[in-house]
Amino acid sequence: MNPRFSDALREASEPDWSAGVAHRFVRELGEGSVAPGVMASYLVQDHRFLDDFLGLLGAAIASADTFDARLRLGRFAGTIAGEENTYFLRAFEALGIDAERRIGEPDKAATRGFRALMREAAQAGSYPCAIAVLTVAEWLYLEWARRCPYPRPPHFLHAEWITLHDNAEFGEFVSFLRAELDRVGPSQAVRVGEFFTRAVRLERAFFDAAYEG
Ligand SMILES: Cc1ncc(CO)c(N)n1
Repeated sequence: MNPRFSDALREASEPDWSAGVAHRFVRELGEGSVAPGVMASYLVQDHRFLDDFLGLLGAAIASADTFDARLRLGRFAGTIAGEENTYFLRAFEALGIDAERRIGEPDKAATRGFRALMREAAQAGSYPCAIAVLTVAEWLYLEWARRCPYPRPPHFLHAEWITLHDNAEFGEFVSFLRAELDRVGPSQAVRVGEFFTRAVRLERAFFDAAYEG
């Protein structure tokens, strides 16, 4: 039997995929031992990521070929703009990060790269390309979060960042994204594969960047 299109893309993205899923950052997150400065840097940068990620979700909603896809993507956008954004605001408060730092700190290279990739995928107006990047971002996060040990670390900063990416609803959304990628990806296989591979490389670089500077 042929492997699923999404599995073939994941295979082709090695060794970056496995390096991302097993990264020092997520290992320390599971142990609750991420240094506050590292967590702060990661979250300031990831809040920027969220901005273009929502834009990409919007582009996927606009270019989707079914009503069902629009409903699922729309509900997920609501979770990101609601619950997940609220986590960021509480985290910034807990870490003593004021608006000046949140806004003033420059984008790191990996953040710039990821934001540019998401804008490129959004502007392509191609549902398969948008789905490729969304699938990497959510599937890779589900994979590392599922590997985090129990019990969850005591601090909400660590525990909730894991739980946001390891819960039944999120798992179902990733299953939907993969099924969409399998369904619409092969029609633009080369272009979709390039977006997928670039996104995986950037996920790894994004974790690396939390330890830089
Ligand atoms: C860099 C990055 N990739 C994926 C996710 C999951 O949405 C995230 N929050 N940040």
